[in-house]
Amino acid sequence: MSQVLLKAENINKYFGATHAVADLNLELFTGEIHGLIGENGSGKSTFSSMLCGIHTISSGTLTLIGKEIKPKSQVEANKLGISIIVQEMGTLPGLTVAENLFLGEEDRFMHGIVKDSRAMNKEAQKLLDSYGFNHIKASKMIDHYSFEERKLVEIVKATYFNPKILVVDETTTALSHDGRQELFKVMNKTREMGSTVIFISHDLDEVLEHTDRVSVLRDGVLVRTLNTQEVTTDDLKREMVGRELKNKYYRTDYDEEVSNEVVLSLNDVSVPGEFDNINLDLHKGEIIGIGGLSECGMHEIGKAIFGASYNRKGKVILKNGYEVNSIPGAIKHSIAYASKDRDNESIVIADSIGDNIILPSLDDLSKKGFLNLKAAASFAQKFAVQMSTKMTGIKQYVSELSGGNKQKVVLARWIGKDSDILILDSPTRGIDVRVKADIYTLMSELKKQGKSIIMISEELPELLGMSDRIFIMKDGKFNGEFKRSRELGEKDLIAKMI
Ligand SMILES: Nc1ncnc2c1ncn2[C@@H]1O[C@H](COP(=O)(O)OP(=O)(O)OP(=O)(O)O)[C@@H](O)[C@H]1O
Repeated sequence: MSQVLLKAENINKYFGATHAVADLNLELFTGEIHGLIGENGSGKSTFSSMLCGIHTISSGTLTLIGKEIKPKSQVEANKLGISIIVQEMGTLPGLTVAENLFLGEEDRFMHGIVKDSRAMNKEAQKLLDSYGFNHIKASKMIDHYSFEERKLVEIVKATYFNPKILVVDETTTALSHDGRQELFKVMNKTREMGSTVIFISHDLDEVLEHTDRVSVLRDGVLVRTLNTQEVTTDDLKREMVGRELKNKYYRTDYDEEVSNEVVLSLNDVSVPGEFDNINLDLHKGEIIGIGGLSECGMHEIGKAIFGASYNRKGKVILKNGYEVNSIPGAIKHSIAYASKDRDNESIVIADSIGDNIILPSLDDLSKKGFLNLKAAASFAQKFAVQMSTKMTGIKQYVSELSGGNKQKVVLARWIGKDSDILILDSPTRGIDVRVKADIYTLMSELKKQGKSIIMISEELPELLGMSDRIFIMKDGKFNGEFKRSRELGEKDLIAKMI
């Protein structure tokens, strides 16, 4: 018989005038995986951040196993048995993997004022190995590892002490197919131990598959809690949005010919240690999808094309013969790039929405070296609104936006720039169902206008649904190429990944 593990009563959170969570009441049971869903900016992260000591509560009461709690920091929340795997990067650069794992726990390894790093590394490695993450070395600097590997470290950090409540905030989209399976194993184990998992995801199929109950937030208000077994994804969408969603999702055309005109070529492009000798022609109006398992090298390809890899070999050539070797050169020649590591590589967090959107278009918005402020503001406003960014205004800082809304700012910037070639790494990561449909429609429109897109994605349905051609990478090489077809399925792609 399940018992109430956590009771949230009349919880409110204000950020200035923004009422991010409004009078929320919720009971979480022992041994359940509880889905938390809602559109971008509906308050999911804010609520879970209050549980985990990242934000304080404006008003209301949280009771954990009959005792009121008021965690004021993540370390304090951890001590109460509550942990979180955050949406963006949850590890600290400049520290080793072991130091990240035991942040706030250093006392365990101190002999007087001397830290026993060897003991710390040994214990950290033991933990990593027990999760099957042997390829991650405890003594190495965390900076050495990719976004996904750092997420795996976070999984260990958030669960090794068997928390009573584990929050998984939009983590699956940071992981590839194999990483996700590892995460689900950890979530199931947590449930089996009688703890509770709060699972936040925009992938409604995944929510249905892995949760026992689902709570739906709309504008900070908890509108329903449902038994997962009794609902469909359409029910969930309706609850989230408040009406029936009729937009089509992916492309429905299958037999259209793509132009022969090559707009960008990769000639024997390599980045040592990442991928080798990649050759690829991107055509006018073509959407190429690139997929693969973790560490297959696909994320580095995007960077390499955009001139952002340090030691790239080979050539990236545009149809006019221009060789792309630097980021300014790429932008000048109408190439756009959205990185998977959004906060570190795609946006300037400590700047406004407006400034972020106009950044690559400064030249176009300036006359004789002076920025036309009025034109810049209306430009930013236009594209922020086009992407349905939930904001108080374009002067709001990006750091105050929800994860999905940050992603909308990244896309707004490049849509505004009107680039001819778009390299989009995980473009719908953290984006809600409604805007996801809008992004796919936008990609189809860009294609019709003759723009070309390389979409790097962990999402197999997205690759299948949107690409004219799909390349699957394995161990730094293309291992399979597929032409768009109704018959093509996820199994075909997975077979080339493993
Ligand atoms: N530090 C902050 N300062 C000001 N406003 C904030 C801050 N953090 C969040 N907000 C606002 O609170 C609201 C809820 O945001 P929250 O991040 O909880 O949404 P979410 O449901 O997790 O969205 P997503 O699916 O995009 O991650 C949004 O309007 C957001 O802009």
